[in-house]
Amino acid sequence: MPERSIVFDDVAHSYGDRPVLHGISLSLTQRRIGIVGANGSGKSTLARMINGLILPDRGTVTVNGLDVRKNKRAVRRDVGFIFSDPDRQIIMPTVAEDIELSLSRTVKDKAERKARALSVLSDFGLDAHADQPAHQLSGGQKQLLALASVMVLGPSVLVADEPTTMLDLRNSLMLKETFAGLDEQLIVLSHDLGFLADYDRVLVIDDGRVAADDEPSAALEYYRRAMA
Ligand SMILES: Nc1ncnc2c1ncn2[C@@H]1O[C@H](COP(=O)(O)OP(=O)(O)OP(=O)(O)O)[C@@H](O)[C@H]1O
Repeated sequence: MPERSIVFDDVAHSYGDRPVLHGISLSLTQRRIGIVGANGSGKSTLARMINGLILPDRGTVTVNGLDVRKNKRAVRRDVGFIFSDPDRQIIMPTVAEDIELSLSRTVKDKAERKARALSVLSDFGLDAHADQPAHQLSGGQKQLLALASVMVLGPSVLVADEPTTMLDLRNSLMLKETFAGLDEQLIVLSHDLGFLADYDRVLVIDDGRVAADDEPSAALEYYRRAMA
């Protein structure tokens, strides 16, 4: 088995009696993978299966050798997830406290939590804002904070569901650069095709199936044509 692998084996899912994924099989081993598709095509459902937020009705999802259904806790630790709206993820009043909360389960010592929080804030260029109320950050800074509070836990995979939706061009470019500097495996859902242009692989989802699976320029060209 490759060092890094997310494997979908004949995965199907329905909401009530409405099928949204139809027997998807995929082996995701590349470092940076983009997922595109029309609204409602099933991308978020697929992405949420990688950390067990949604379990398949049929088939299995395996992350680095662990079946998500059987190892939910371990997989949650290994797969960080960020949403398009960082306000959903930011809970604590100050920026540093938000990161410290993330660490509360794994780091028992308060002083160490604080030190680790400051260190990760510095990695993401937010150290000057440590004691500021989190709600005073800009949209881009909030997205970086959400990312920092996930990355501080040391996941080996990061899944981001439309992370640039709330961001202007400048913040979106900043996030792109930040993602480019991460060593972890990245799975990014985006309607911003430029964001995925230099990824290793792009999947096009259409009506719950993988319609194209290629290097970015070919996959995105397929997608543009399909949408035209
Ligand atoms: N919790 C839910 N209950 C019922 N139906 C749902 C639920 N979540 C999603 N759906 C439906 O399942 C289909 C796939 O949704 P999903 O969110 O996976 O699509 P998506 O490709 O991520 O869409 P978007 O680009 O709009 O975010 C949609 O038709 C959606 O309405």
